[in-house]
Amino acid sequence: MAPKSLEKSKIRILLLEGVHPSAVETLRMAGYENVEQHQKALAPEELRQAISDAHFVGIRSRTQLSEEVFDAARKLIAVGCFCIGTNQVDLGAATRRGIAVFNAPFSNTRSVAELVIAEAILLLRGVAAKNAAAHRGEWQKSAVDAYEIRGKRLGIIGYGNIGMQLGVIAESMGMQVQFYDVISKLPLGNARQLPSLEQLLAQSDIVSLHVPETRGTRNMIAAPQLAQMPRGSILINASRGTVVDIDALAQALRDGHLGGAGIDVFPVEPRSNADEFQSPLREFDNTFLTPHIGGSTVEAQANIGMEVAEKLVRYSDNGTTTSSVNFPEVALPEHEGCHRLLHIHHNVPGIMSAINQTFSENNVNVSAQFLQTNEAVGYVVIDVDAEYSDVALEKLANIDGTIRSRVLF
Ligand SMILES: NC(=O)C1=CN([C@@H]2O[C@H](COP(=O)(O)OP(=O)(O)OC[C@H]3O[C@@H](n4cnc5c(N)ncnc54)[C@H](O)[C@@H]3O)[C@@H](O)[C@H]2O)C=CC1
Ligand SMILES: O=C(O)CCC(=O)C(=O)O
Repeated sequence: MAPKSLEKSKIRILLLEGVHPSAVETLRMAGYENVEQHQKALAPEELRQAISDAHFVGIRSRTQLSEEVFDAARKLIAVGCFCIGTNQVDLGAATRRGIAVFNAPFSNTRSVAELVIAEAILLLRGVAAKNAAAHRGEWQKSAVDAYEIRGKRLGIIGYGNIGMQLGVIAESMGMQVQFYDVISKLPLGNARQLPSLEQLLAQSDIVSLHVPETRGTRNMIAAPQLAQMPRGSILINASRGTVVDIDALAQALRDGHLGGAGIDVFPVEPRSNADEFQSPLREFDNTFLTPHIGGSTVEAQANIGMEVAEKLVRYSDNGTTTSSVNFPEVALPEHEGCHRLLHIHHNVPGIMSAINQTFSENNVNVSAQFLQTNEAVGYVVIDVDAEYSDVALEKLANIDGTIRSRVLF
């Protein structure tokens, strides 16, 4: 027998890593009450257990959703990343299982940009080191190597949503902004795009990283790149820990080649606040080491909670996939008065004709059809009269190439 539309009370939602209460509120307002919350990331075995009967899961940057975890998540319909980065999710594994993944591409960008500006000012003034010394009882009143940010060159690597905002704020404070990006970008204000990473590194007083974690960004700042930066310059990384070779950075600080660093993300981060933070950078006074809090402000978290929960609700209620990171995007109207069939399939030739043939052979009256595809999957949504939905769903589920199908009442 084909599966039926799930009652909301039976839809189980698992929220991890202290997702903001605004998410729970948004879900409750939409009728989703069955929400289990955890304040931290779960250990692998606990995660597999907890996710095994969840229909939706909400995570932040710490929870790794690997192929093995998806294997355990038999009922999972969608993942909400309550953050920007989705590198912690095996997107291929999710797509192969017909699991849609959503994120919040904008809500915490301002928070990251503000942290970077604050660190740039304080590091150029030598405040990190002077503050650490004062805590030990040392009084380091001196203007040596203490600079204003006005007129200094800020080099932004990755001129996306965060990089652009950072550039605008920095320019309003009198900095000269330049950036390096793998694609050509429209510079805002007086910012300049430089043609190579080497040039950006060699010509910046402060370098700030705002790239995603990809194969191309892994260790993009290692010993050779650090050597290209001017003596006394500053490195800030609030992107992903894998982007900077942390041992090479420690060496550049030890040698006095860099004047300081602001590091918010690390190759290995503690799973919870109860675990010890270990890093070769702990010995350096002239660094800000922050516990991956670039996006952790009350404003950002409250907005992210609402934004991602709304995306999950829309997908669950009517199949809309707008701004999914792995699914074809379809913005769907309401489907009052009819049943809505959702069919996710491998994007191979012949499937749409098989679907249409099934409908005509079974005299199913279709009132609306929406189709969108990406390289991997096709997503077709078909509104039919209620009387046809059982038989149509069963037939759809049996079409070769089907990944999954469900019905919404
Ligand atoms: N520390 C924290 O709490 C937070 C960290 N992040 C991290 O910041 C990253 C950037 O965020 P957004 O600006 O919103 O992303 P975005 O996608 O808007 O911008 C990323 C930019 O990097 C560029 N890029 C990609 N690969 C590159 C390469 N190899 N070299 C140079 N440029 C490259 C892209 O073309 C794009 O312009 C996220 O992927 C996330 O990992 C985001 C939010 C909070
Ligand atoms: O706040 C978080 O947990 C992660 C923030 C982040 O790194 C992101 O949005 O990509």
